[in-house]
Amino acid sequence: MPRFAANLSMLYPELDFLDRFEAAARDGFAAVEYLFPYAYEPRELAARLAAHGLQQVLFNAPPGNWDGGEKGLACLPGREPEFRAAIGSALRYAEALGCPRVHVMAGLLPQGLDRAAVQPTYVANLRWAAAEAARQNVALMIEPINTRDIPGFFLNRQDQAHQLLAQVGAPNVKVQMDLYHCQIVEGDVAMKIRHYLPTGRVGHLQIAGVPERHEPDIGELNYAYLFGVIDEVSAQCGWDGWIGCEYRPARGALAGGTSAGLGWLNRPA
Ligand SMILES: O=C(O)C(=O)[C@H](O)CO
Ligand SMILES: [Mg+2]
Repeated sequence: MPRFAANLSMLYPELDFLDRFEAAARDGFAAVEYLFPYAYEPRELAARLAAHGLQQVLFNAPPGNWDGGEKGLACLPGREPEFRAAIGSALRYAEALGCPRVHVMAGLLPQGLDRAAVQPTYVANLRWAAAEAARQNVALMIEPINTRDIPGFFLNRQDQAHQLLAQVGAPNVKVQMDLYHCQIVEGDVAMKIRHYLPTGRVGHLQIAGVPERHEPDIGELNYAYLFGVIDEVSAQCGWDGWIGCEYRPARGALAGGTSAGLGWLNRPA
């Protein structure tokens, strides 16, 4: 089986955020990820990780005005100073938490502008951020997100993400391949895993059932099969990343919390 990280922004909604670390460790997770650490002091989060023997494997850079609907700053012309400050803040947390990956959300296409118009801003911002991150050995993730969950998001497809990586030209910028989004936008998920993992340009995977974004064993994707594909391809190409469990528990909510819905994780292959 691949290595799984608990996404503490989505899993364990029945607990306060800081109590989710202990719950994840108790359920056998060795690693966690979550959206944003910024509401907490880095030392408070580092203490939770240490207390429960967990690694932090991913979090997101500040995305702009999240409550106001913003979903990242990277593609927004005129917001470069804010983007740079956001990366600075993310890298300070990454250092304090020993986290090797930061997800840099692309952002929504500004009114009246198309992809081609904002692409130079996106590429220039990522080049600058990649050089900053490289100094402390951090990799930056870019994630294609489906257009139903986030209409107007700049980055939607795996091929688009890999073309942008080529333009950015920095080895520490990689794709966060979320199989939930990939299935909704593109499908053919197993073949995409076979194609993209061996390129060395996928830095992180994430999973959820499709279409409701519940447990991986609810919905149209056969994750038991896909985990076999990931294991097989990883053995061939040496991919050794983590898979973030980024779903809203449904089974657990009905019967005993998130832990009760983790049968898919503990099932022998
Ligand atoms: O929504 C996702 O799939 C993510 O991974 C982002 O970090 C948050 O939108
Ligand atoms: Mg995701």
